[in-house]
Amino acid sequence: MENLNEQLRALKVVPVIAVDKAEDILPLGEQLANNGLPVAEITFRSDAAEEAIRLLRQAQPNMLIGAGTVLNEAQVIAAKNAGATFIVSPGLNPNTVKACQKHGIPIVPGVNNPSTIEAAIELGLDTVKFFPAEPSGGIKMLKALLAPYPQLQVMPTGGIGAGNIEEYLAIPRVLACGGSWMVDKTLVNSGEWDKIGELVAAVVAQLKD
Ligand SMILES: O=C[C@H](O)COP(=O)(O)O
Ligand SMILES: CC(=O)C(=O)O
Repeated sequence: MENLNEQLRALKVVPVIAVDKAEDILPLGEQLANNGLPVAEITFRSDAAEEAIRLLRQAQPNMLIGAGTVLNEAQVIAAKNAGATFIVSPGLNPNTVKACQKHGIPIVPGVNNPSTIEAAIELGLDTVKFFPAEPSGGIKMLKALLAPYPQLQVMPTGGIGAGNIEEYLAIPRVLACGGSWMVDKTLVNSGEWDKIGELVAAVVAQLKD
């Protein structure tokens, strides 16, 4: 997990991707890699996720590839075998967390209240996703949630974009933010790869130290 956290901290933003056609991940992955953001969270919101992870791992062997919206052990196994190196889930499902621990793959589960944070800590986790970040109260809520748990590191996701990402990243225990704005599904489905490349380059330039 330390290694994953270091990579997330260096990358600062994790594109949350849903592809309906697995092969769409190839031009999309090229845009990410060529524009300075070698990371992808491919969500199991479509049946194409497993194959998309496999294709991207083959095409971009050095990219940090996570599987998102992972809801059960079968998806954990499928994601890991396809080449994902971390798992993300919208909520905290102890069965999914235990499956990740059994199969030796880090998980960043979603939490947005003290009870789920404590359940995550009890499961041995110190890195969670604050999801859905903006509808749950945004920066103010996140700061309040972090206060009692000094070991906690977070990846806020949900409602984050170019206008508010810097405010989140300014919080020391925010590793990176997840977001879909630079890999919007409508752009993916219409094959607007250059536009995606421009949005990726823009966020990389915005967050450059
Ligand atoms: O469900 C939400 C996505 O995972 C990321 O959120 P977003 O589309 O608001 O960036
Ligand atoms: C929201 C998110 O990142 C997930 O579905 O896993």
